[in-house]
Amino acid sequence: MFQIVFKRLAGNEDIALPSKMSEWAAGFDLQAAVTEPVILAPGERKLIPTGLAMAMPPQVEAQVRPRSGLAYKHGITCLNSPGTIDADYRGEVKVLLINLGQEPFTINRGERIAQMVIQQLPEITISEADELPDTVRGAGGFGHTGV
Ligand SMILES: O=c1ccn([C@H]2C[C@H](O)[C@@H](COP(=O)(O)OP(=O)(O)OP(=O)(O)O)O2)c(=O)[nH]1
Ligand SMILES: [Mg+2]
Repeated sequence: MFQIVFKRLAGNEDIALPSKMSEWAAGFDLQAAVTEPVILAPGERKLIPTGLAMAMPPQVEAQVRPRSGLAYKHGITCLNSPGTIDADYRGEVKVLLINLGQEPFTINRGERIAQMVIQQLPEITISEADELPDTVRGAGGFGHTGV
């Protein structure tokens, strides 16, 4: 069990903490903390504030992922998907949205714009070697096994 602590930044007392919309949902939905409606023109990208900062243990990362409903209905997605929130980041969590649809899209305050999925990170050490262990695949990739 990991504890994640959120801080509502000044002026965002009305913004909900990230929350699951169903019992076993993987993602905690994030609300837009825009002070006034923001319009994303087709092809346009904007950094949308969430009004939240967070602290989590070093063994986890938070991923900011698109909501499929917004993507399907309006072409709205996260440009850097999945966004990475580092455990040592204490700034405002922001969501980089892009409009890949054909119509302008308006983001209103409190709208659920993305979801946050928490992932446990394996402990890693980095090293270097002249030779890597052989595998059957070897260097084959990018369609090597067929389409
Ligand atoms: O969707 C995102 C992605 C990142 N961040 C914040 C938290 C993260 O810890 C920090 C840096 O993100 P990242 O490592 O992806 O960006 P970078 O371009 O490598 O910036 P930096 O040099 O600050 O690490 O920006 C967000 O708020 N939302
Ligand atoms: Mg980085």
